[in-house]
Amino acid sequence: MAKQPLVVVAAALVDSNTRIFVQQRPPGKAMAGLWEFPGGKVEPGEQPEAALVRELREELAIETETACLAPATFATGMIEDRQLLLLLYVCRKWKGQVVPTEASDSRWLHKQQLFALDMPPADQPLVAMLDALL
Ligand SMILES: Nc1nc2c([nH]c(=O)n2[C@H]2C[C@H](O)[C@@H](COP(=O)(O)OP(=O)(O)OP(=O)(O)O)O2)c(=O)[nH]1
Repeated sequence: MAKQPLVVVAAALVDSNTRIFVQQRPPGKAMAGLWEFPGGKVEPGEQPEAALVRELREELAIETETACLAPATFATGMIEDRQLLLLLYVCRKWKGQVVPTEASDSRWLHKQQLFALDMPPADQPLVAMLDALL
């Protein structure tokens, strides 16, 4: 039987200067070295927004809430033999300083700068949509 799609949630954190946070996947993880939006896999039974609140806490040490996550766009792709459904939210409100805990590098970039980044294939349409949305 075909596997269920892998649902991944990610956030475009947007600061007061309309810069967007991106981070680099560390060695040892799939797609190491590529730049991504913070986020991760939705666990079984978990609501996507709750998963993203959890991932932002774990990866960036910030607190936000479901109401601060605006659904923005999505992308599909393949991760090995599994379909990927990547849900992107825009988040402009959170508590705390963004302190990456897992990434090997991180940057706050203007939306046009995202086009030059080496990102996973599924992220390319997300970047184009953010360019139009923000
Ligand atoms: N976080 C994130 N993942 C992305 C993006 N684009 C993209 O293709 N992915 C893929 C990479 C991974 O195969 C998957 C996310 O898995 P992950 O390994 O980051 O998730 P996780 O934090 O739950 O990690 P783990 O506990 O399984 O190690 O989605 C993106 O912009 N952000």
